[in-house]
Amino acid sequence: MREIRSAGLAPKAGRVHFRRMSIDTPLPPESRMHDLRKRIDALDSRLVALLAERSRLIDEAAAIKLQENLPARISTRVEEVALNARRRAEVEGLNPELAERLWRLMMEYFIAQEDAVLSPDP
Ligand SMILES: O=C(O)C(=O)C[C@]1(C(=O)O)C=C[C@H](O)C=C1
Repeated sequence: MREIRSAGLAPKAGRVHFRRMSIDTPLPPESRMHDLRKRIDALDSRLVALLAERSRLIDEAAAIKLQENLPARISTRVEEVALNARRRAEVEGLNPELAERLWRLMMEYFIAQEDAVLSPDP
């Protein structure tokens, strides 16, 4: 969607408000969004580092499962992890639906990562 609505003057303070602008619209240089985006980018980079750490734990899980003859997907555990994510989200003030969906998606990728070790293509 490339919707553009021109900036309008807010009635009260006479400040310019930009609403529903397209994502490729540059921010005004004085926008407080520049600083906020730096904080978002810094946080994203920590999230990626944590996910990379999780991925290394999954490599360890795959090695153990290979030795102990366990499958990549253990459905009861998948449900437990999804429920943990929901509950943590509720405590932390994150939408639990979002947490559950993200965790289920993430686990599908990690199950595939384990499967690549446990059932490699011939
Ligand atoms: O707990 C396991 O069995 C894992 O391998 C970890 C993990 C996960 O990503 O959290 C991955 C695969 C599923 O079987 C369940 C959970």
